[in-house]
Amino acid sequence: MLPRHDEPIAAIATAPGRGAVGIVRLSGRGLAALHGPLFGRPLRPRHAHYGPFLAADGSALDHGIALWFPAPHSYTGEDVLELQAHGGPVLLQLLLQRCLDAAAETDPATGRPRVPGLRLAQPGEFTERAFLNGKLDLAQAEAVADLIDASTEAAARSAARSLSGAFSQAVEALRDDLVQLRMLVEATLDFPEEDIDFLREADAAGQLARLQARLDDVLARTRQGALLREGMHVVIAGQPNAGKSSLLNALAQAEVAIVTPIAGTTRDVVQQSIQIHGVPLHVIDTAGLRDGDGVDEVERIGIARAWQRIESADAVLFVHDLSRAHDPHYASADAAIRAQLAARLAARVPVIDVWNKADAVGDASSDSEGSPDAGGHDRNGIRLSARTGAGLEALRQRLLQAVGWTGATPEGLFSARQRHVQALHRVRAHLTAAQAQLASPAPALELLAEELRLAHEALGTITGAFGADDLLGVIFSRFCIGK
Ligand SMILES: Nc1nc2c(c(=O)[nH]1)N(C=O)[C@@H](CNc1ccc(C(=O)N[C@@H](CCC(=O)O)C(=O)O)cc1)CN2
Ligand SMILES: Nc1nc2c(ncn2[C@@H]2O[C@H](COP(=O)(O)OP(=O)(O)OP(=O)(O)O)[C@@H](O)[C@H]2O)c(=O)[nH]1
Ligand SMILES: [K+]
Ligand SMILES: [Mg+2]
Repeated sequence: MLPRHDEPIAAIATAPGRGAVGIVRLSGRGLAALHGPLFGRPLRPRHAHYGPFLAADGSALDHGIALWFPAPHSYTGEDVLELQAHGGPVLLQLLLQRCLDAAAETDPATGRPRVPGLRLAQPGEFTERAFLNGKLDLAQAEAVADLIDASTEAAARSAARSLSGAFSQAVEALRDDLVQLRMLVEATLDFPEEDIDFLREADAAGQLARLQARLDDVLARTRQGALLREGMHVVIAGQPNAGKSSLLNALAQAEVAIVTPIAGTTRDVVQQSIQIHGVPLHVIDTAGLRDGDGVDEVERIGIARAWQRIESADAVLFVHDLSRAHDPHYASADAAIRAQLAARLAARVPVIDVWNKADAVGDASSDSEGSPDAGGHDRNGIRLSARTGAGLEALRQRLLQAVGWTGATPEGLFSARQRHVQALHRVRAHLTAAQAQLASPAPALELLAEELRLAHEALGTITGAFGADDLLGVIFSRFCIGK
């Protein structure tokens, strides 16, 4: 059964384990009834009170600071009561239990429990209430979790910006423009004497084009925000002994994968998460791609796994051994892999050619000399040495560029999720359909209006203006308890 939103809740709000200070937090209606039993006195709203936290027999469980935020001026919008105690796990459990007991005690004045129904909170339930009571929108509530989970400074800074509403404001500005346009089109529908000329005069097409351009800008920044949070998957692929594992180790600055001169060393997929200038990347080393004799069953399975990873990559590093690149057999095997990559990868997935072992071919450093591929891939290729590290920084920059990282300062950024990127893509598709209607010689105004309505609805799922309860369940269940 779904938890009820009208029941008062309680949880330890601080991280599990020992700490200097630990907090028990309660939210709900009528929590003032606990002041007497827990503190022996009423609390003033929004003031820090130092004193004993009382057990049932009147002894002190601890001395700490109590805070009282009466509704609606609190984090959740309900009454919020906080006990800031010493941060011992046993003590905090005792205090939590004491709150539950005090709530269940019969109030002599009313003959009813002091706070009926007080129970332990589910994960994310405090923040869910903040959302339900309009203190935060859905994108801000998600930013709370992202701020807590942030693993890099850039991720934390951008989540804090989303929490303060930077992302929501960008979405709302789009929504305002969209509402303007919808009003125009709906007016045309409602008043039959207004017709398509009316829309032309109001430059509906121009408005739509400008909206589309602003949407693309928000989409690009949202994609970056999602990237910051989730990291992208970069798969290293290529023939055996090209130096794939050496490249993983060089990027990770650790001996993560086994490197030997034996072709077919790597069989299982090896994954390592790294950061490039604060951007998280998941780099995946795979078995060398080859077929024919000498490939045993283990290696064959490794190669099958390599292709699986390649097919779900956000970007591929196609590694070549420069010292063998002029060998026709080697070049034709590379060409076969290139054809396979083209067939198996979506067009938007970048393939970056990495010409490795530059140290082994002397200083034939002009690109035409050193990068023998004539297929037009050289310009975007990177020449480097996994052994010496030369060229590695250029690869890092190239990777950031490939994932759409414009190097914007965290000030211009907000955090976001794939869910938001997908919603904006749906908005975009509906706007494109609307544009097609408007551009046609005989536009169907009902269809135009419907596409704009659907765009509006898709936009609304980001901040939670439109949305289903099951979406809320998915989002809030991933929070920690007490948040
Ligand atoms: N002790 C403590 N620290 C905490 C929290 C908390 O719940 N308790 N927070 C929990 O995540 C964060 C702070 N978030 C908060 C957000 C709003 C309000 C609040 O009282 N809002 C009122 C009044 C606003 C005002 O005075 O400007 C409101 O919105 O009406 C409190 C904390 C981080 N630090
Ligand atoms: N000179 C030179 N040798 C390198 C470089 N990178 C890798 N090697 C050597 O090339 C050989 C193969 O390197 P690995 O990293 O194991 O190659 P791999 O592509 O992972 O090979 P498999 O896992 O077998 O497919 C090893 O002997 C490495 O020391 C480089 O930049 N310069
Ligand atoms: K090897
Ligand atoms: Mg390897």
